[in-house]
Amino acid sequence: GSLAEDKQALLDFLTAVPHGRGLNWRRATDVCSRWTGVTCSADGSRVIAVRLPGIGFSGPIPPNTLSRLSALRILSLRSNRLSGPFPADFANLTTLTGLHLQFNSFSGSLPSHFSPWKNLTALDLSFNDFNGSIPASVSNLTQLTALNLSNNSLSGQIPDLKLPNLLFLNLSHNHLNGTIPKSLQRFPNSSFSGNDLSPIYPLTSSSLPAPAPLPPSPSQVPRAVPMRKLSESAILGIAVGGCVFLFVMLALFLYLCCSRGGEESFVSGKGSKGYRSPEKAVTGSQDVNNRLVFFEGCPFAFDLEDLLRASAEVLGKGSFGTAYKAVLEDSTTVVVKRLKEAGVGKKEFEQQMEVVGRIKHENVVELKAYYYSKDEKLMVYDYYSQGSVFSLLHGKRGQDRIPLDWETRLKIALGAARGIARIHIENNGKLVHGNIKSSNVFLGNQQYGCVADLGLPSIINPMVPPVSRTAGYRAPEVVDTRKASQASDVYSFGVLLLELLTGKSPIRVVGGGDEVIHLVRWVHSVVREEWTAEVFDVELMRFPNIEEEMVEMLQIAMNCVTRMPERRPKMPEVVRMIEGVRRFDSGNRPSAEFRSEGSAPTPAQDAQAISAPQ
Ligand SMILES: Nc1ncnc2c1ncn2[C@@H]1O[C@H](COP(=O)(O)OP(=O)(O)OP(=O)(O)O)[C@@H](O)[C@H]1O
Repeated sequence: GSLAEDKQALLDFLTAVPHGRGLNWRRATDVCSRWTGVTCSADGSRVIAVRLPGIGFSGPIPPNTLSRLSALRILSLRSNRLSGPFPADFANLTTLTGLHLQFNSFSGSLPSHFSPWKNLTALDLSFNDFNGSIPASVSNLTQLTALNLSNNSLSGQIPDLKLPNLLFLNLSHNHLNGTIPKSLQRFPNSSFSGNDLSPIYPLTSSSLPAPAPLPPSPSQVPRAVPMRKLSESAILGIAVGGCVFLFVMLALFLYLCCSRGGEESFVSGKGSKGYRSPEKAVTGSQDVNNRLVFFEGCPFAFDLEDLLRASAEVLGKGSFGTAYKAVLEDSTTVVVKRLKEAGVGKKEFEQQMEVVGRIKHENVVELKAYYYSKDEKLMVYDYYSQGSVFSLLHGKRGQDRIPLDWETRLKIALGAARGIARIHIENNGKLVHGNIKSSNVFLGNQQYGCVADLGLPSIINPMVPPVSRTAGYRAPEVVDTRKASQASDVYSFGVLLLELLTGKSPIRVVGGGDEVIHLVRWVHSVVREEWTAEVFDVELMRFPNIEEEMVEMLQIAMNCVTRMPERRPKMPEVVRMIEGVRRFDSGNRPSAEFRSEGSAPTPAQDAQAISAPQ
């Protein structure tokens, strides 16, 4: 495949399909930069997304047109008048992550094999005329997070779908019968309404059968459990899986938000299929008091519903909640952090968010928006595609590994230091980050470090087990008092520097779990034994003439991890020291880049800083 071939495939599609609105697709213009609805890969070599909602396309999708876009990840043709069967040759689109064909007039059966779309996370075929049964092979879509088949004419039983990542399901308004399979009972009633499913009876304690000597086989047990009860117990079960539970709750909550407003359009939409503007397909439905609050200058325009429709992926579970990556249909990628129960009320929460949201600095990951309701607290950030410093340092092992060079590590350190120094100015010089660690530092502009996740410890009490990643960054006084301070931020930053220098995690468990090695103690012992060179990451050894700089950086790090908080340098001082590392440049590297205007330290200041007591 090539870009020229992709372009031709799109032109072939456009020529063959009647459409109401004109499209600015001309052979002479650049497909990546000029064509409406088309997105190319970062290197401009392939078309990766096509979004053409509400263009007025009608008739079937001609074979061998769109299916030639072999690098396509997102295809949205929602809200058109497309008809005919589900295009069989879409099986060639094996890289699809999102397929949105809702609000059209497709008919016939669903594809019998779903195995080609291994990466699919969102599938929306709602508001069409698909009939036949739901194939069990939907279970092959193991990455699926959102499945909407509502408002079709699907019949038969719902197969037992094993979709562990599914957080949004809508099968409502079809002709499905039988019972809801166990695997899907975690979803709310509304996911299944408007079908001919067997009624579900309420379960009261008196209706519980007396224990039988021989339990009947599962197939004999009537589903005599109300959805609400069921989902509660299902949720309880799932809670053990932690992550899945959070997912379901998010889905439930967001789904309820959506279905309140969505219900009307679903009812009226049933009879009048066909053209529908994309605006109508999206219904605003949140409680005015519980909106996403955007900060000034934020270019995003989406609501909770859009977040719900986005294909979401769990990035990880941290001490304050779970982070999701959400790709909205307009290809905006954001990170949604779903916080655990906040320890403060709405007002305090909002105040803290305002403080955090005010910080606009190139080395601080910007908080774009937040959401607060009784049951749900969300924070929205930009997505950093290169991953965190943690994953860059300790991620991919083996042959494909690209070691982080010294240049980049210096920039990460300097950027992060500047970001933290900026945070420490805020709130009359009292704001504390409270959670500095490598998984909260990202590569920003020109690879400088960018710190994320600030100010959370003051609103949520983190649970930090003594042997955990986070624990390795905690200053000794925080372990005792549990109170983070600017001085403890300096300590955590020092640990981050040691991590960059040694390539080692702050806490390592060795000897089959018997021995815990704390990075700070280990470095102390190695340095004490005068094996300093042994400290450094072997991956740095291939870069020439950097030992001097590394030793200097090690001194700065050791300063930061001084045991007594009051003896640690302040963040602006740390910034100056790191900027100073390049002052002793041997002349073979550009050094100006690391100077901030007018803040270069004097040699005396430097010497003092580096020889400060440990
Ligand atoms: N804005 C972002 N862009 C890209 N990845 C992110 C972003 N924010 C968080 N992540 C990644 O998501 C994962 C989970 O993040 P999260 O902040 O929830 O947990 P953590 O950093 O491991 O712990 P903590 O909650 O203590 O900060 C981490 O791997 C983190 O690097």
